[in-house]
Amino acid sequence: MADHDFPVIDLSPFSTTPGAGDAKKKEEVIRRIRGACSASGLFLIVNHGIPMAALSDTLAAACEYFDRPAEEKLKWVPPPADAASAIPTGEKMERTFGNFQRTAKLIMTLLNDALGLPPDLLHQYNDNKQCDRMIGHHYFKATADTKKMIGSYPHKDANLFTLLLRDDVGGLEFLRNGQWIPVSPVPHSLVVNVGDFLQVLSNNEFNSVAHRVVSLSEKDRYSCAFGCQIDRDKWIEPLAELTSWIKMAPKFKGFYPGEFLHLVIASYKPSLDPNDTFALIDVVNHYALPPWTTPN
Ligand SMILES: O=C(O)CCC(=O)C(=O)O
Ligand SMILES: [Fe+2]
Repeated sequence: MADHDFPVIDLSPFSTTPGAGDAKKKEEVIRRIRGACSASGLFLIVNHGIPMAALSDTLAAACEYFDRPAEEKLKWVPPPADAASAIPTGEKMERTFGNFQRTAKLIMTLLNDALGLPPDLLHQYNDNKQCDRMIGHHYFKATADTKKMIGSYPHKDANLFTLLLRDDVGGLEFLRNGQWIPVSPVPHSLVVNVGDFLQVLSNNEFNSVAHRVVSLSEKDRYSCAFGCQIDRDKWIEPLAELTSWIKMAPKFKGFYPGEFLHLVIASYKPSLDPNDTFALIDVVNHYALPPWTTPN
């Protein structure tokens, strides 16, 4: 498959079908994931194990939910009923959650191996699957005014990584060398983007990617995001397996996720201007250590 400005990685070598992928193909996938996570922090996956029908069901459920009148939505979610993001409940959402969780488990294994960590270390570190959560269904209304940003303001995700399902409208962009690069839609794909906590655990080997959603067309846009999260009481710091002194000095001091999220909320500066990178929240920098120092 041709690469765009970001890799589109075929996970079929890891399919559970017997004989799906030989060791060489698996190694190649891991090599590409490592490259993507250390360069932009974002890649797309196809043949990720979620059936196509389930992907379209999920987007249809988003459409169905956002189409409802406000009074009906309030039966499903807390106010405000006109929010651009929501986490509706129900059978379809539970199926979606289960599907995302299975794929997230595979991604975690691949990220572990891409970092060269001992087998299963990330799973052992983050074994509480109850922390995983739907970030939500997003609905960005159509607008012909492309100067007006109606999607998500520039941000990074405060988690390990995000799995994102989008429709074919486009509008997602990520920041590379000061430039916003569009992540054009690829049928049946999911976006995987590295979050802040993985950047810290990986001691900057992997990059938490800044992204935003801008309005590009006159078509309504739907997406659905799942966050691989960490226990609130888990101490986050560069993994000792990567920082034992022979290897590399820690580049961040440690913190609890709750404290980090508090800072994210405190520094939140919503902006409607798509070019307004000042609104970008970069809390990770707050924990960065100057080169060659050790944490207290
Ligand atoms: O809808 C999108 O494309 C992006 C959503 C997003 O960035 C998020 O949920 O964190
Ligand atoms: Fe995001």
